Amino acid sequence: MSWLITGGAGYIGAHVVRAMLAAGERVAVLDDLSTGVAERLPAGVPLVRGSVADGAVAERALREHGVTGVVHLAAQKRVPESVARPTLYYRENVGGLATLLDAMVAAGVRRLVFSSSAAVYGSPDVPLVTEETPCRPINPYGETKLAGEWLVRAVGRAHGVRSVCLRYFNVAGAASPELADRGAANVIPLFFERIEAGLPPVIFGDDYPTPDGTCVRDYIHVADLADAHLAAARELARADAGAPAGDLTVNVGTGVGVSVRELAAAVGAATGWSSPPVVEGRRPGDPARVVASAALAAERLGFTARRGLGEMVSSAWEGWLLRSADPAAG
Ligand SMILES: O=c1ccn([C@@H]2O[C@H](COP(=O)(O)OP(=O)(O)O[C@H]3O[C@H](CO)[C@@H](O)[C@H](O)[C@H]3O)[C@@H](O)[C@H]2O)c(=O)[nH]1
Repeated sequence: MSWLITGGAGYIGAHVVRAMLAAGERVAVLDDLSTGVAERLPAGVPLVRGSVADGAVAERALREHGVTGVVHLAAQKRVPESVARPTLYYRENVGGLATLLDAMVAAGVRRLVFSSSAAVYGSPDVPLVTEETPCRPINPYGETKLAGEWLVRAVGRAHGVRSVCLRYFNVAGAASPELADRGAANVIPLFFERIEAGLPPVIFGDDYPTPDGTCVRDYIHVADLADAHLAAARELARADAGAPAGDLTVNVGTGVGVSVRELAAAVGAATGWSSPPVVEGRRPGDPARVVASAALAAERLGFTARRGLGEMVSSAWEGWLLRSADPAAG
C-alpha cells in the first residue's frame, strides 16, 4: 500500500505520517503549506506542495507516487471562522473534497480515510455519543464535515470508493515538542497563554448540569488519533482483500469525560501553576457534555486510545515552551 496524506504537514497530519511510517506503510504528502510546516515531515517523505482543490495537482500526485489509498486531512478547522466565512469553509472542505474524489476516481484510487469531527453531532444531549446519535451540527464547520461524509459515501456508491470516516473528539498533545499544534485556539493552549502571562486560567461557566458544573469533553492524544488512522487504513486494506467492505463511520475518542476543572488541575500539575482558575460566564454555543462511545472503533478497527490526560497536557506544555523559546517558529 502507498498512501497520500493530504494535510500531512499539519499538526494531526504530521502525526499520521509518523504512525504510518512506523508501521511500514509508504507515504507521500500533499499540502499547500498554508498552515502546514514542511519541517514537520521526516526526511525522505515526498512532499507535493499544492492544494486538494487543484484537481490536476491532486491527480498527478496520486499517479506519480503510485498511491493506492488517501488519508484526507487537508481542511479548514476553525469554528468561529466558519461562522464568519461559511463560503470559504464549504468551498475548501466540501468543494476541495469533491475535487480530490474526482482525482481519485480518475487515477483509480479507491480507498479513503476521511477526517471528520464530533462537530457533526452539535450539542448531543446524551451521556455517551454513539455513531447512531443524531447529527445536528451547530456551525458551518460541523456542517461541512457532515456534508463531506455524505459526499464520501455517495462517491463510494457511484464509483466503488471504500471509506472510513473518523469523527475526532477533542484532540490534544504531541508525540514530540516540535510536532505540537502551533495555531490552536483550544482550551489547553488558552490555559497556557494565561499562565505564561502570569494570569489564572479562565473557566467558561460552572453552572452546567455536570458533576462539578463545568463542561465535560473527551480529550484524545494526537498520537492515539494517528494510530486510529493507521487502524482505518489497515481495515481498508483488509476489506480489499475480500473481507466485508465497510463504509464505516466511527468516533475517535477515549470514552472518558474530563471536566474543564479537572483539565485545569492537570494543566496546573504539568506547568507548576498553583493558584485556582477564575470562573467567567458561559461561552455561547458550548454543550455541557460531549463524550464518545469508543466501542465501535474498538470493535471494527481494533482501536483503543492508550495515552492519558497527564501525558496529553505535559506533551502540549513541552511544545508550548519550545514555541515560546523560538517565537519565529510559531
Ligand atoms: O479558556 C477557555 C477555553 C475553553 N474553555 C472550555 O473548554 C471546553 C473545550 O473548549 P475547546 O477546546 O474550545 O473545544 P470545543 O469547544 O469542545 O471544540 C473542539 O472540539 C470540537 C469537536 O468535538 C471541534 O469541532 C472543535 O474544532 C474543537 O475546538 C469548553 O467547554 C469551553 O467552554 C474554558 O473553560 N476556558
